[in-house]
Amino acid sequence: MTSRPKPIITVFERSPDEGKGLARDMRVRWALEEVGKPYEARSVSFAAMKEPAHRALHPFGQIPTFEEGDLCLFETGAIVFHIANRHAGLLPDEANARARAIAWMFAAISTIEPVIIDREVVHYLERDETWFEQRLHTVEDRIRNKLTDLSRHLGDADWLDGMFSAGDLLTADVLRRLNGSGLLDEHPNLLAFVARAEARPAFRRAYKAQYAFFNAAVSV
Ligand SMILES: N[C@@H](CCC(=O)N[C@@H](CSCc1ccc([N+](=O)[O-])cc1)C(=O)NCC(=O)O)C(=O)O
Repeated sequence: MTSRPKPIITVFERSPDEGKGLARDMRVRWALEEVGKPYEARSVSFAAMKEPAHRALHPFGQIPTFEEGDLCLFETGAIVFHIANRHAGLLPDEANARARAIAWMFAAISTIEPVIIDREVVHYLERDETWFEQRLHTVEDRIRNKLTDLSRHLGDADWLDGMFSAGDLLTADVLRRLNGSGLLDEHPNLLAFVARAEARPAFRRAYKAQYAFFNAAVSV
């Protein structure tokens, strides 16, 4: 039986996150490690991302992309779903539990991530505006609302809905972006959820791989 080719993901040539695993290739690396699927990473410079060759893979000129044989995907939610749908370990087999885990994938990237990205936009692009403080306060209140709802749902459970799933993976990866903001500290159970996720061997392997990739890039 011919083995399937290793997937190839595209990553920042030199990630601005200084190897902290905040760029979105991290969630794809993590998913591949959770299902035990070896992969290759190909670096793309900021300039090359916007060239036709890369836009043929990613219409918006971004990373990551995911190539496997004659399949090419962009959009990390879709990539993680593809991995979880093709390999055991990230979605339950039971139909209703599987559907609920997929719902949490959508919640992570459609309900929780946008308000967290808004905060980053305020911090990185609007800091010099006269209305910066007020806007930051408004955006952080919106994040607090989502975290309060998420914390109430999680309660004292380990994961969002029974077994660890791709829904937990994406939710934890989104919440990691709040590290250092103080916003997660208001919910000890969410802090523990992220720490539990980051303690997973698959996360550690993914983090180590992206960190090594960054270090190799800055060492040349
Ligand atoms: N919705 C898309 C979003 C993809 C995306 O935002 N890609 C970013 C990298 S991950 C976002 C990101 C970037 C940097 C940090 N950081 O901490 O430095 C964290 C996250 C990108 O290619 N940016 C370059 C560009 O748009 O020209 C998906 O989930 O795949």
